[in-house]
Amino acid sequence: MPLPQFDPAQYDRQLADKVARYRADFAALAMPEPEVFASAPLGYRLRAEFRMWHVGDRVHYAMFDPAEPKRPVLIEAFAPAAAPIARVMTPLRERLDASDVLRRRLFQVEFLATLSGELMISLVYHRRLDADWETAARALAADLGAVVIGRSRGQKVVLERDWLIEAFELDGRMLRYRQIEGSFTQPNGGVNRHMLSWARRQAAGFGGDLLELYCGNGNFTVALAPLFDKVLATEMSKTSVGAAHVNLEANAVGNVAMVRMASEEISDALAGGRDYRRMRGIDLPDYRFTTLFVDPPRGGLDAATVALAGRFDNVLYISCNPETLRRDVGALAGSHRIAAAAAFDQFPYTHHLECGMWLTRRA
Ligand SMILES: C[S@@+](CC[C@H](N)C(=O)[O-])C[C@H]1O[C@@H](n2cnc3c(N)ncnc32)[C@H](O)[C@@H]1O
Repeated sequence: MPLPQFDPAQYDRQLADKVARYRADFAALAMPEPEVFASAPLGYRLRAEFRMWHVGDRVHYAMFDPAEPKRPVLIEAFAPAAAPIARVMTPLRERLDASDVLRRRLFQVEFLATLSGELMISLVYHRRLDADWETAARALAADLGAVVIGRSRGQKVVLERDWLIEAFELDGRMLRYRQIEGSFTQPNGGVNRHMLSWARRQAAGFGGDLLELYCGNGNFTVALAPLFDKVLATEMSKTSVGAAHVNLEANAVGNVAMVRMASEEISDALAGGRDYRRMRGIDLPDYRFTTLFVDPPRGGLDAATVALAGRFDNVLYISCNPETLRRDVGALAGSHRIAAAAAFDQFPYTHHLECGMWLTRRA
């Protein structure tokens, strides 16, 4: 797959092609017409990472075409990058060119930005970082107005903090999220807002209690919790669970219990399997679950979680991989039909499409 071309003139046609493929892939499962949510055609990516390519005393941002993995494609700017990233790409490179201590054995640069305008720059090295690096990095952070992190093998240097605060309005509420370096965050902030809003619209009439798996830093949890009596939210990553606790409190959400568990484990616990120490304090019989919300990684749901989903009246499924979505929805087709579908263009100019589905129990 060659490097994507970011040509806004092609955007509408490319999205229409992806949606046509989505319709065709799910025709056999009687998918209703999907609602389509386009991305901003440029400046949409809140995350970007580049290899750094050294030529003499200068360093360049580099990308690699998988067809020619040894030949760097040197770039000056990156059109998909959100404004806080675009703003610093050139000044950062100039600062690196001017500073041997910041440039030496620099291997990679990772940017994380927010819709609220914050920016984190992680500089990844093939050498140990010392006090001189720290002094130079502090000056860099102050000059660029960014949070700077230094990493090398077995070392992480945090100068000020290793998180950002995302904040945006959703359906009349101002939501705030701590986003921690290295943990999952949605890459396309504008499209993420569409996903949250769509999920809220589907869930508006469900009532009862919600079980959420793969909740990450609480992105959907915070948005959906006010629509339910109680929420049990689970996630495997310790860092994300830590962020989710902060985010529930920051948004004054008081009806969510969080458990750090893999989906396979929570599915086993709910099927009456073994006793999990991390579930102590959770009174499972007290929940009246009407709804399961899942947002799994590309591999989709494991077999135990598909079996669990079969017991819910409503399943809201956000997927970054239509293939595994089709497999899982197909496995549930005997008990559930697709009541609503959505296409969210998180990844413009690629063949990837994020999908949303509401599955409801057949009468
Ligand atoms: C696509 S992300 C979605 C996160 C979150 N819903 C959001 O919108 O930011 C998938 C999440 O699943 C978590 N995860 C991956 N495998 C898991 C598993 N087997 N059990 C539970 N969580 C898992 C990852 O740590 C990640 O946070």
